[in-house]
Amino acid sequence: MAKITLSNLAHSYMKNPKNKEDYVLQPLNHEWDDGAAYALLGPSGCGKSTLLNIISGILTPSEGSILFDDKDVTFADTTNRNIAQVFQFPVVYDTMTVRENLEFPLKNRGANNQYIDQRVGSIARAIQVEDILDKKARGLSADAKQKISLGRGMVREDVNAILFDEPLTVIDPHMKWELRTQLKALHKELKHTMIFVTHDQTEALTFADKVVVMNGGHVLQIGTPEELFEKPAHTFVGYFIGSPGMNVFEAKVTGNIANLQGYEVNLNSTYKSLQGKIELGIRPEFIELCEDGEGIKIEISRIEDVAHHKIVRAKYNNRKVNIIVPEDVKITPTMNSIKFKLEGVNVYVNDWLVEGELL
Ligand SMILES: Nc1ncnc2c1ncn2[C@@H]1O[C@H](COP(=O)(O)OP(=O)(O)OP(=O)(O)O)[C@@H](O)[C@H]1O
Repeated sequence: MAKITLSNLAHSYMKNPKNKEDYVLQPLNHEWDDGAAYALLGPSGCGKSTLLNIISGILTPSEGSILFDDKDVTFADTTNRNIAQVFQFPVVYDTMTVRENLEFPLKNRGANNQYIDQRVGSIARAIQVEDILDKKARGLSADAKQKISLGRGMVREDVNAILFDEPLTVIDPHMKWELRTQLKALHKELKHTMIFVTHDQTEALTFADKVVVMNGGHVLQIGTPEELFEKPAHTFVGYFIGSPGMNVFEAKVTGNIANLQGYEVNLNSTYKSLQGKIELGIRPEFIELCEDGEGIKIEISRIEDVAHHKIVRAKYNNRKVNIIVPEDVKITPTMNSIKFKLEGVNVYVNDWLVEGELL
């Protein structure tokens, strides 16, 4: 297991990058804790796989360096970095049995038979392949083969890190939940440094201690699922995480008062003169539907009934607004206004969160 440090790291696939736009990874400086589980989350093309491949050694960064426990490994290959990897599609030996596939990484490192039996047994239990241990991998479903790839990735205890690149893509939806839970349990037990690439927020939020949210080659925030929910550092984070994501309203902020086209909202904090594009970010969970005249008037377009609440889709000032209403609240035709719960109102300047002074 290792602490991973990214120092002034940046990457361009061009030979002679000239400007910022030529880079798919913008300069990064981060230290990732030894033994923590991270998820790299972001939309397609934001640079997740590029970053993962730089950490694994498949790719050499155009700029900066990468350190494992303070040792510079920027130019070391994957084997010398001593990491395990699980890819999007299964990597298994078809002619070997499931057991032989799981034993392979341990035998390669010269582990003794007793340890191999014990370790393969516990991994087989975790990924639920005990009943097919003596079957050849050939002929197994893609789903089963991917479970074996996951098992092979996790069977060695002495790796510096385990890297997962969208490993649950081919897994059946029901099994996905099961495997995510198992991965989390294995992480708790073994405390490997794990990095898991995904574009699925549920996957990221259930698996990771910390989620690294990326967009357009930038790391916008590294935080616990709670931090990303309560204090999104950037409007994109607020919008990308949550279902539906955070609402954003243009506003003017003076002291502890926000003005939304004539409607005043008292804030929990006070802000010194803010310059630039000023917006309030409010998650749908922190907006209340209220009677006409009690708040900001909206136009309701649709009401959706989901598991334990309703989602009200509406418009305010030609912008979409989503509101989450508890299932026991009856929505009447006169409820056409909204109010904000103060603890859920964040202030953004040019898309970045600004903290005021608490009142
Ligand atoms: N070998 C390559 N040569 C040139 N450009 C590349 C190469 N690989 C990726 N890119 C570009 O780099 C950017 C980041 O790609 P990357 O695969 O890292 O993103 P990602 O977030 O992992 O996306 P996805 O979820 O679709 O895999 C994209 O614009 C992509 O087109």
